[in-house]
Amino acid sequence: MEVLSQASFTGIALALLAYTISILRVAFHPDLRKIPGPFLSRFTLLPLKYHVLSGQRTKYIHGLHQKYGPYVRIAPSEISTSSIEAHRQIHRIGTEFIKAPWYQGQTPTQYDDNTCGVFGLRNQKVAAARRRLFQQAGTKAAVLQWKPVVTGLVKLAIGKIKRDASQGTADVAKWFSLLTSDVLSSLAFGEPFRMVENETKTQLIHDIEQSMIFIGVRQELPWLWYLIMYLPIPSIGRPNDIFKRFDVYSETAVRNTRAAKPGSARTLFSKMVPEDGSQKIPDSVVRDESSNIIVAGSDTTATALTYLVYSVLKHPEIQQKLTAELETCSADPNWEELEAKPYINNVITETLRLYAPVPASLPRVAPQGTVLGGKYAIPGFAVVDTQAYTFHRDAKVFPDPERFDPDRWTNVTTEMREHFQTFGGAIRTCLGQNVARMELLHATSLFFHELPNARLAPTTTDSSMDIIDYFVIKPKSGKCEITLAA
Ligand code: HEM
Repeated sequence: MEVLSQASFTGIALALLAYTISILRVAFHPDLRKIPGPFLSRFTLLPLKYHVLSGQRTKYIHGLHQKYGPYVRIAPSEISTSSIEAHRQIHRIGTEFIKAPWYQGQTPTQYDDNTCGVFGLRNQKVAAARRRLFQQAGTKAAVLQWKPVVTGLVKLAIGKIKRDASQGTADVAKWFSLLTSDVLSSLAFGEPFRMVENETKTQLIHDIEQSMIFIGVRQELPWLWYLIMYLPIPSIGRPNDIFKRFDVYSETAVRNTRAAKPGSARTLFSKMVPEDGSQKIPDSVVRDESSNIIVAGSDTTATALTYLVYSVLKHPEIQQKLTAELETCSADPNWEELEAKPYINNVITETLRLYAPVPASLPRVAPQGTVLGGKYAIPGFAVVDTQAYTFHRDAKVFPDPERFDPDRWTNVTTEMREHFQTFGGAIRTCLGQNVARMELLHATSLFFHELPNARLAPTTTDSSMDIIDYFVIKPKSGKCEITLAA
């Protein structure tokens, strides 16, 4: 017995020693130790994790850049950079940096290498092939086919906002969330879920929201994930039940994509499930893409619209200028007409700068032998982050960066264009930009056309609208209430 306990003690001591050595080897890695940052972050990712869990990761890292400069060690083997040269190197077409393993954990259903939706794909060749199938559905010409769907839903949502506001207050965050989920379900599943019409979220949206919480837990607190996964906790529900429901919903995407008439807009996945039957992508992947796309495209666009309305209503002179420009539009303006109006476009771009819906680090693994920005050698296991939040607040490029100033986009410089990182880096840039742009233009123009006398409700303050970020940002209060001036 005594021999056994002595052996166990020795085993534990050796394991602890090996663990300590591995931590110290990374902490004092000859390349990583040269990168400035908080002393504690050399040994542990706890400070970073604390800020991730409290929805403050982006602001925390921004603060570190202000203190330590353009290269900061934010965790033992994770570096953030705000250098535009380094950004170019990481995200350029042909880069050897690949998405970090974190991405595969982000996909709600499948997370095996190469079997998940495009967002989680790490293999650059597989991702490029999948992106080509999406890109054809995401071109401006292709997206224009959905204009009747988008404008129909926009009219319905703005009508309901007007009704609520005239009776007291309207929560635009709620309505924009229902609107963008309806748009995305039409594009992904081939049919709207009628959330604006029924004024409530469907089970699918509840499931997606809950799955995002599960995903966060799986990434950040794996032990809690196992508890949720294997212990029946009635108030939380079982992830597997949700994931099984995803399979049923996404069957609809595949079915409607196949069933649509030849030549019609069908769904975003038309190129994955071609009419001639030469399908290269298995149904299981199309199913995964369809639920992923709702996550990627709805909250992001809803957040942008919410902060746009908030920012404009906060500045009466901007509201006046925007309303005056919209008065010069035809009764039912199309995309071309709206794109030709400078001020509405400047307002949208400025919102996407100051309130980038995805302001966060886009983690990439560095290839062996990397010298970042010609300055720091980076070992092949290290993760390198770049965050739009910090690029968008570079005072040399955007003077007085915290000020909402649409006019700064009247004369766009190359530097401004390069620092504007709302839709991510070149090689894995957002595939839904045209869809987002169409929604933003139509919803903004109709909102300010129909509600020129809209005002922020007293409940909507700088504090209630302060951002929290869990990859996509949201107002701290979850709401943005408006009312109408007498
Ligand atoms: C204002 C709205 C939007 C913003 C700010 C936004 C932002 C982004 C960003 C920053 C990325 C890059 C992520 C990374 O590299 O880690 C991304 C990727 C992506 N977005 Fe968007 N997005 C928006 C709307 C949409 C919409 C409407 C769709 C779908 C119709 C969509 C589909 C995607 C997809 C599929 C990817 C993955 C691309 C890849 O990994 O190769 N997004 N988006």
